[in-house]
Amino acid sequence: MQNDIKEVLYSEEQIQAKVSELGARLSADFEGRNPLVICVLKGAFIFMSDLVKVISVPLEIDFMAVSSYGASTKSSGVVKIIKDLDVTVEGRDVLIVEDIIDSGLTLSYLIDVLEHRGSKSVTVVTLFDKPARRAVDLQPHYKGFTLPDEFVVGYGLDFAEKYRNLPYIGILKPEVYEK
Ligand SMILES: O=P(O)(O)OC[C@H]1O[C@H](OP(=O)(O)OP(=O)(O)O)[C@H](O)[C@@H]1O
Ligand code: HPA
Ligand SMILES: [Mg+2]
Repeated sequence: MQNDIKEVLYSEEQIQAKVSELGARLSADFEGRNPLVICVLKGAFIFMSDLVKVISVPLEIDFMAVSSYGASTKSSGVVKIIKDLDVTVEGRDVLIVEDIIDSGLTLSYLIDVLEHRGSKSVTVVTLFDKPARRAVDLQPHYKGFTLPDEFVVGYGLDFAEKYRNLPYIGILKPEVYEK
């Protein structure tokens, strides 16, 4: 698996330090509220579990699974809900936890859905942001790292369902997906 990585961009330690920093900011900003924290599966599963441990306000969690990449390094442009939330978002302060914003299509679709369902507020935290590839105008409220225009894997992010279990984030060698 490691042999398929061209370059490690951020180590496990650097990621943990950033997650702690984001948790501290969110704890201060959500003081006195009881957010519904939504994990966007599958990619955000590791970030979500690390992040909620460093948020100190009472919160609830739920999961939504969406997919648009499949076994490709480019978005299909069609965002599919594979698993919906178990709870209603009506009147709730929602915090969407994403692993990466790339074209922005997944998130703009999700924000529309959650606003349409009557949430009180929708806030977005993403660990990684790849602004070079944006197809829609979208800025996260909180972000960890800005990435170059390369296909990355690890810390939850996959290519064709592989590499999610790498503890760091790295650039996938193009020959892996070009063959
Ligand atoms: O900004 P975008 O171009 O929409 O890309 C970002 C989305 O793509 C990935 O999900 P994917 O569809 O690969 O599903 P997965 O999380 O199950 O891997 C990633 O986890 C984000 O949710
Ligand atoms: N890597 C993995 N999944 C992704 C990426 C990426 O660079 N961009 C959008 N989904
Ligand atoms: Mg994926």
